Amino acid sequence: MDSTNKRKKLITSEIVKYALGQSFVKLNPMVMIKNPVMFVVELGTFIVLLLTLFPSSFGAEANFGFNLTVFIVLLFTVLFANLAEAIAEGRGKAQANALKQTKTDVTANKVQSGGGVKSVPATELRKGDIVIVAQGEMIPGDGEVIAGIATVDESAITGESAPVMKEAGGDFCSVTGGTRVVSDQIKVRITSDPGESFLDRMISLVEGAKRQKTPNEIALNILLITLTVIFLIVVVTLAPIAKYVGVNLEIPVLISLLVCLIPTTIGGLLSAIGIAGMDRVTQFNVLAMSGKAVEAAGDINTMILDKTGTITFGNRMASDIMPVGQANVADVASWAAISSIQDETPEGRSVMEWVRKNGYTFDESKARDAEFIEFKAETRMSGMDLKNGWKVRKGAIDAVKQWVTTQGGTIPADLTDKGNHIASEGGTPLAVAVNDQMLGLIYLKDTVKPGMRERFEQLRKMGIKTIMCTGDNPLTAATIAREAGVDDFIAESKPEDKIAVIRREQAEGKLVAMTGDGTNDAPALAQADVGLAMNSGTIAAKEAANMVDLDSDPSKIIEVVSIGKQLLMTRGALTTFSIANDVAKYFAIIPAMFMLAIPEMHVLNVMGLGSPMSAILSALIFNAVIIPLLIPLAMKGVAYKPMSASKLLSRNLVLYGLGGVIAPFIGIKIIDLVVHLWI
Ligand SMILES: Nc1ncnc2c1ncn2[C@@H]1O[C@H](COP(=O)(O)OP(=O)(O)OP(=O)(O)O)[C@@H](O)[C@H]1O
Ligand SMILES: [K+]
Ligand SMILES: [Mg+2]
Repeated sequence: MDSTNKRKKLITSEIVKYALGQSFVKLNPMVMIKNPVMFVVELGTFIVLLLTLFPSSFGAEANFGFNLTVFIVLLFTVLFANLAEAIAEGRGKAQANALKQTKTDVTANKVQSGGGVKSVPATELRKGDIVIVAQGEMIPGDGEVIAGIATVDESAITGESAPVMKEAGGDFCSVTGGTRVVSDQIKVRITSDPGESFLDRMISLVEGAKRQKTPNEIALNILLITLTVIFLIVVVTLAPIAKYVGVNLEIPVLISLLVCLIPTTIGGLLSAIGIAGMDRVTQFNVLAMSGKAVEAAGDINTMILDKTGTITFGNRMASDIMPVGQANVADVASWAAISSIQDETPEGRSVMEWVRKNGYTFDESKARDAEFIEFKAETRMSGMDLKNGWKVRKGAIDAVKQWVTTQGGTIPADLTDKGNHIASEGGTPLAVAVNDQMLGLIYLKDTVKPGMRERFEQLRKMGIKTIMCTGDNPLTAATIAREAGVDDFIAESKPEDKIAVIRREQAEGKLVAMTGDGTNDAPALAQADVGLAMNSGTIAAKEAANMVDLDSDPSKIIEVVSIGKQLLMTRGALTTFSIANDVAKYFAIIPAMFMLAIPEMHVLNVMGLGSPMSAILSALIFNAVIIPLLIPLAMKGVAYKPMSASKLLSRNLVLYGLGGVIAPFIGIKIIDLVVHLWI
């Protein structure tokens, strides 16, 4: 996939530079309070600082060196947590800056109500204004092409250098402000007011300006706060108990204990994990409107995919024309051509091409002043109503059959067999008819994209059911479904059927993902838990969806789901690791604290740490450095292999739970060996 090449280095020196500065900016308690676990650490840091500077004010005997060290380690704990978040934000900020540069001053050729054209700054354009954009000019705002056809360089937004075709009518009419017309000229109706454009939205998205905590994050945060409060109570009540048995616990020691016990690792990395997850989606050239959408992608049970263009390449090409009944090929070819003269769909264009290439002719004058019957997913036909009263249609066999029958025609006996033959090869048969006469069939060929079977196999391993929804006939659908390896398919489906499937699945408590690009996909995109719209698609589709794929590759939904799963797993793994870690630290610190007064506690010093002081400092240092050590993992996400949720859970519990218990024992021991030399 070409997007992998575009992926930039995870952490650059610029990002680190930005993040280092931000780590201090974020020390502001008003900012810190949003992260309650780290806020408690910051508060502790402040108290230890006071104790270091004014030891007498607390009436305690001071150990200046120890207190100062604790203060420094605590300060770094907070800074490291800030650093994690700032690094995760850094890439988005850099990308936002690059995007802002494309928002330079553009002038627009606005069509006046009188008909003339006037040059105005793009910032003055409002919804509904009409502009003309010629070759080499920048499109001044989001809009829809209402006249003309042009190729547009969208690289400023998509990073993709190959220009894309934009034309009036249909699913490829939407254009984005900040992109450039490279050939021809188009007339565009502006669809967004200043400040509300796609580019504006994109900037605020990658910048994370409107980032809100997702429901999952909020739930986890509540758990972390609860743990923090519990340990706060434990530590506060520990002092009098200790005093009772003759141990005098200093405040810096108690604060150290508290910080080691509360979930600082996950508390420090939590928001970085969320931001990095969204960023991974962005680097994949998919814009997620919210973190919630990315998380929902990780929990998807059912995926709805359409056939043409998602599972297959979608450039269905006429590859043969065959007559039925008494008709001959030349007849079918010429009427197929007449029905397609104005049909600008890939199918329609390919019919014209086939007829020309194979040397058949047709009487173009017949189509003069004819009324064009545009293809619609509802009718599944297209054609012409000629001036002489004749009607020509091409379309799905059952639709054309019905059309012919209602006009009193009969259906030639060989139609079904010939149609089935095409369908059983995975092709799409289009029937061609004039008035009450069924003439023949067009064989539209399409190919399943390579690697689909493997991808669906992966999805199955993740426990995701795939349903292919297609407007095509059941036999073609069955053939393609078998070839691609989807779990289920729905043939002859109209746009509203997609919504029905989504609702049915959701009623069973499942989360559903789907992709789409047309205006008629918009309701289904909005209904789905994850709706991925194509950037090439209509504005309605893009507004209804909660994700937009800038590369317009519908099969990318599969990767988006993987990224979502990875995000949820990373968060789960690091939470497990963090809490397991804290448990282990408990065994390092508690024996050390009591060892001085109660020599018998020595048997609990299983780690054989140098001295009580060095034990506490080592645990505290480990607690601090584990945060930056885990930043790369939080950013990259834990390695992910497709497997069932229960298998994953047990695997991760062993890996990160057990690892979380063992790591601090080793880490603290090593740090203690060094620290002990100093104390
Ligand atoms: N330009 C056209 N003119 C006439 N009939 C068409 C044209 N394009 C498609 N059809 C017929 O209409 C049917 C439905 O088309 P539609 O676009 O709704 O679904 P599809 O493209 O077959 O499937 P998918 O939903 O997977 O994209 C097609 O299977 C085909 O038989
Ligand atoms: K901790
Ligand atoms: Mg289609």
